[in-house]
Formats: sequence, structure tokens, C-alpha cells
Amino acid sequence: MSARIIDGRARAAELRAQIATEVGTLKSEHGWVPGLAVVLVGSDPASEVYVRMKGKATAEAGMAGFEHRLPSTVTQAALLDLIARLNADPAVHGILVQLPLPPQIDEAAVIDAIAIAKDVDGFHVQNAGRLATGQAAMVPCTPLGCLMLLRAELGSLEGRDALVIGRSNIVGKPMAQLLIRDSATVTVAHSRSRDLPGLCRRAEIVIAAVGRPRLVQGDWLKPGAVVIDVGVNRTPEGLVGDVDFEAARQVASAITPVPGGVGPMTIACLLANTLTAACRSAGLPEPQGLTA
Ligand SMILES: NC(=O)C1=CN([C@@H]2O[C@H](COP(=O)(O)OP(=O)(O)OC[C@H]3O[C@@H](n4cnc5c(N)ncnc54)[C@H](OP(=O)(O)O)[C@@H]3O)[C@@H](O)[C@H]2O)C=CC1
Ligand SMILES: Nc1nc(=O)c2c([nH]1)NC[C@@H]1CN(c3ccc(C(=O)N[C@@H](CCC(=O)O)C(=O)O)cc3)C=[N+]21
Repeated sequence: MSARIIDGRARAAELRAQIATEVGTLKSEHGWVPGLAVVLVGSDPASEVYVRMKGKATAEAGMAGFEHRLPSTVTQAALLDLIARLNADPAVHGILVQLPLPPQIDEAAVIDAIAIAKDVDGFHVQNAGRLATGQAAMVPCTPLGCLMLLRAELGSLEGRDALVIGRSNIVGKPMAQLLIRDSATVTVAHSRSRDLPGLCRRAEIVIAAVGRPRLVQGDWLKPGAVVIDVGVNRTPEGLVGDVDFEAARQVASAITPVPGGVGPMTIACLLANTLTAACRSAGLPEPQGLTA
């Protein structure tokens, strides 16, 4: 068997086109556009790439982009001061502080300073809590993108055995919450899990969010499994995922590639969250199909 390759790049392009249309309507009917502020501290090369991609996608969707660059030596107080100004700026509907932050900055304190309604990353404790308790939340972009791909592939996730590998606050945990909400049976594995291959072999859905190149082997997979590879690992041979793609595609029924799978969906979902946040702030109806 050879797996269907899930084209995240194409799905993300569709989503961005839908968002651009909605933004055009907002502009012509209401005379304003959604605005996304991206804050980059320091000059980590990978972060630079992501911030540039986000800026480009924002502009192409017709949204207003505000980029704030701060030196790696910035103080916590100065960063919190910028966030306070962005919170108060009516042209800014979404705020993203690129992670990771330098060691002198308390990441949790920074995230919790972002206005809940503008937290388009969905990292604020209150958005995490809302997601966990089934209230309307800003949902983290990467898990949201994975969920969209899974629903498109499988339709209903009800009763499916899903394995999430990774328990980070930004990917693994919110991914598990979304799968629970869609009535999948969810297992969350991490570095202390015993028998990861055995856990994998039971799963109809595997979501790998680990950060270890090609950790998940082809013979760990249940035949016909749907595999979502969140990993983005820079190796001497180039960008690779957390799944051994060539081996896995012989066993899986569908699999996301790296690059071209989850990554582009993350960026598209950031725009989706910004549009959703903008509509909510203006009391306008939310466009359909952009949230979980
Ligand atoms: N495509 C995209 O849009 C995005 C991609 N990423 C990528 O996804 C990956 C994960 O990101 P993130 O969640 O932030 O990473 P973290 O480093 O925060 O979390 C990694 C998780 O993997 C677990 N883990 C580590 N080693 C193993 C192992 N050998 N077996 C099982 N579990 C293990 C860790 O366990 P423990 O908790 O016990 O330490 C932890 O829970 C990275 O490659 C990152 O680059 C991230 C965000 C967006
Ligand atoms: N506050 C915050 N929010 C984030 O969402 C956030 C963050 N910080 N810090 C870093 C991670 C990582 N992340 C990615 C986004 C897009 C791709 C992506 O588009 N990847 C392309 C490849 C791009 C390349 O060549 O590097 C792909 O997979 O096809 C990957 C990873 C968002 N993150």
C-alpha cells in the first residue's frame, strides 16, 4: 500500500483564499481590516524565517501587519510595556509573541499579559482553560491545523483511537483537547512513556509532535493509520519530520509530508484566528469553517 499524501500546502492555500475573501468583504462593508502584530525578540534565524512567512501571509490576505523587533537584551518590563500598548491598540486584533524568548524573559508572564481576545496563538492560560472546558476559545494554530486536516481525511473522529506524541502546551496538550472534543479516544505519550512502538501500533491516528528526526518508524504503525507529522527538524539532509516518511508511507493510509504538511496550516490558522478575533471584537458574525 502507498499512503495518500495529505497536501497541507494546498489546503492552507484554500483556507487563505477564503480568509482573503472575508477580509475583502470586511473592508468594503465596514471600512477596516483585521490587524496582526508579531513581536520578535532577538534574531534567531528560524524565528526570522517564520516571522517573515507570517508577514507575507498577512499582507496577501489583505490584513494589516505590524512587526515589532526588540533586541535579545530587552527587559521583561519593556516587552510587557509593548504588549500593553498592543492590547490597547484598536487596529490590532491579534498579537503573537514569537517563541522561544531569551532566558531573562518569563515566557508565561509575557503570554499571560496578552489580552485574551487578542491571543491568536491560544497560549494564554485562560484560552487553554476555555478549550479544556468546552468554552469558546482561541485555539492554538498548529493543533487547529492538524484537526482540520484530520477531519478532511476522516470525516468524523468519533471513537477513533488517537495517539498524540508530545505533551507541550503549544502542540501536544491542545491537540489532545481537540481530539477529546471530537470524541476520539486519546492517548498522550511523552519522553517517559513506556513502549512507544506498542502505543503507536494500536492507533488509527498518530500525531507526532516531538522534535526528534524520524523517531516514528514505519513498523510502529498500524496498517491504514492516518499520520500527522508536526515535527520540523533541521538536519544536514534538510528539513525532516518526526516520522520516517518513506517507511511510514508504505504502511499508513494517509500522511502529511514535511515540509508541505502541518507547517503551512499553522500559518493559515494564524490568519483564521486573527479574522475570528477581529469579528468577535466588532460584534460581527464569525465566518464559518475557520474555528474548531
Ligand atoms: N509545523 C508547525 O507548525 C510546528 C512545528 N513544531 C515542531 O513540533 C515539534 C514539537 O514541538 P513542541 O511541542 O514545541 O516541542 P517541545 O520540545 O516543547 O515538546 C516535545 C515533546 O516531545 C516529548 N518527547 C521528547 N522526546 C521524546 C521521545 N523520545 N519519545 C516520546 N516523546 C518524546 C517531550 O516529552 P517530555 O514532556 O517528557 O519532555 C515533550 O512532551 C518540534 O519539532 C517543533 O519544531 C512546533 C510548533 C509548530
Ligand atoms: N508564538 C509562536 N507561535 C507559533 O506558532 C510558533 C512559535 N511561536 N515559535 C516557533 C513555532 C514553529 N512554527 C512553525 C510555523 C510554520 C512552519 C512552516 O510553515 N513550515 C514549513 C517549512 C518552512 C521552512 O522551510 O522552515 C513547512 O513545514 O512546510 C513551521 C513551524 C510556529 N511556531
